[in-house]
Amino acid sequence: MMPYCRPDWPRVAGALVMFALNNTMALTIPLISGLIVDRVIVQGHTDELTRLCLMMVTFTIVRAIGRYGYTMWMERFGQNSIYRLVSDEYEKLHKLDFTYFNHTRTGDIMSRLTSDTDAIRHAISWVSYNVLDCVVMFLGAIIMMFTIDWRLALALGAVTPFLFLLTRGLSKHAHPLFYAIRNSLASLNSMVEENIEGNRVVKAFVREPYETRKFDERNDDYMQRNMDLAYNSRRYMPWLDGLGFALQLITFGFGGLLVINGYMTLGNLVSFNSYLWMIDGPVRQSGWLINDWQRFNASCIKIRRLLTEQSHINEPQQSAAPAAETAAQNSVGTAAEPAVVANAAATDAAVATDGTAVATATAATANASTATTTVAAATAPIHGDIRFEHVDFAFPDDPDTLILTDIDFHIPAGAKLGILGETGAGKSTLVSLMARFYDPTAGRVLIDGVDVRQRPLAALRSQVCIVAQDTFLFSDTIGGNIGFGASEDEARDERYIQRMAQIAGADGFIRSMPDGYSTIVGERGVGLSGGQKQRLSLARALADDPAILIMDDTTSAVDMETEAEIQRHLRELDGDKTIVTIAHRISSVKDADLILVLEHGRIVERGTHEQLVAAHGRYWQIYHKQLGLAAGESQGY
Ligand SMILES: Nc1ncnc2c1ncn2[C@@H]1O[C@H](COP(=O)(O)OP(=O)(O)OP(=O)(O)O)[C@@H](O)[C@H]1O
Repeated sequence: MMPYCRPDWPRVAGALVMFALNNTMALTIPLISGLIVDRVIVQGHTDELTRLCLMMVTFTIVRAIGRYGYTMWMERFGQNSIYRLVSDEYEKLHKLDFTYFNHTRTGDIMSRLTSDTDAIRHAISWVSYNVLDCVVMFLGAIIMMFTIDWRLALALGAVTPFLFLLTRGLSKHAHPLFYAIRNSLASLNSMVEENIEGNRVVKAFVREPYETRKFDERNDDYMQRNMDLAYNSRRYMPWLDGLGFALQLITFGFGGLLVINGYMTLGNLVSFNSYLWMIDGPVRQSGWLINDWQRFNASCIKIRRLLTEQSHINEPQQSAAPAAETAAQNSVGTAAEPAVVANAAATDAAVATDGTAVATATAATANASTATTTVAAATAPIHGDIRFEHVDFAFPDDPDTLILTDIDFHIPAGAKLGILGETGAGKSTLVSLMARFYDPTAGRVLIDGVDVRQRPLAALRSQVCIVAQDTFLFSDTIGGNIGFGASEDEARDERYIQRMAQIAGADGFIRSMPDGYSTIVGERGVGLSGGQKQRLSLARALADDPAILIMDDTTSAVDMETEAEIQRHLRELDGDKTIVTIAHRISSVKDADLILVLEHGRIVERGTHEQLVAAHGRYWQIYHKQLGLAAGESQGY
């Protein structure tokens, strides 16, 4: 937490000053009460009453100002620190790869961003100043009590070991309980999240009672975990409360005896009793504060895990060129210095050193220039030439199962690639390697001759756009959704957005909507048909103007006529764009310059439509089947 808190240290320092002011006043006020009893009431110096009362009022006002000051500053400190923490968490989420999201429940992530961060905010502000308050008041009051009467203070001290044992026991048992509560809440959140998202499936299968039962189980578990914590508190809290009562009993019993026997004044007993109240608060509060502190620890563990999570997909090592340049500079430096060295050492040795240094400098400069060339190539705009070199791929969580085996093909910039294959053949996985959502297990994926692993991720992904099968639309206007990936100027240009919608065959249905391009589409594009959502996703990808456009079954829910129209528009669009089409329909890929037929992660056939039909292989079989269906063979013709 330190890096998140550091910028607010000056505020915390100010709060500490206010805190010191508050506590000094708090510890002084009981002494004035004692003086009023002894001087005014017992000894009859009534003239001192006004002065002492005024002092008390002033001290109380100063104390209130101090308390208000440090409370506000510490709350602000907590809010600021959490703001920085949540921003970092959110940024981290965007850096994590698909593998993380494949394994982590959305509810769990939501808990980390909401309840966990709130537990931390509560702990670093409210809990921290209350803990400090408890410790200072407790110790301060003990010191004051010893100053007033060491015998009575010593008698109270006998209770302290019990206090220590109780707080330690409470803390030890509370930690795992808070961790369990936190996990149970994450599981509950995930379930709610899944049910909201999958509510159509639940309704369609009439699984409401089953889902309610499942929810009740998790809700029950959450309640049980909280009850465990309550039981734990119930085990310790009465004893802590009892200790508070025991302290009072000792004060009035033993303290009263000391006053009666003249070892202590009545005023001192009154002051002593005020200090007792001061230690009574911390004793009673310690249990709750320990609970809060353990909640803070459990939340920190969870958030720390998120922030230290490693992505499998990382930015390329930029160090090659700078390192080589630095090496060159260092070596050049060494080469220039031998003249100085020569003054101090033998001339021969200096000449030898000079020669070696110049040679090293030359080699390092050459390395630097090669590295600079590679970096320049990696950051150059993408034209769209794609080459797969003997690529194997297995998902990181199942490294023994190859999903793609020996994928090897080349498609020049501006050409069209079609990928055909049965469900689960690995088509989507293959294209996800182009945008580096995963890295190959073996082999290389080259774009314009540069390994995708050497390209900055943002530069690569802004030029390689996948229209995924899962057509996700943001809750925004249709225009906003289409302009999502476009530059700011283009996103604001209505004509540009409309043109993209026209190419994607979406303009017609958008215009028929009551608000046209300003129509708000809900989460996941509720209110639109599957085909409409697909066309909006395509328009969004087109607006991004990528060099490589990948359409993963993008027109599967679109009728054949509209699909043919979209294809015609795409052909007219831009001859420079490399277009990769994944489809089950032959009609979607038959115009491609290269068609790959995939089976069980391997390319089993490749060629143009004509070549593949002539080959009478797997493609031909599919073609025949689909042609038959289209021609009405299935109806017996
Ligand atoms: N995250 C994952 N972890 C492990 N295996 C996965 C993962 N995602 C997909 N797979 C497996 O990889 C294989 C290829 O999946 P992929 O989605 O690439 O197939 P596809 O050819 O695109 O199928 P479809 O035509 O149905 O979209 C499948 O067997 C699938 O079960």
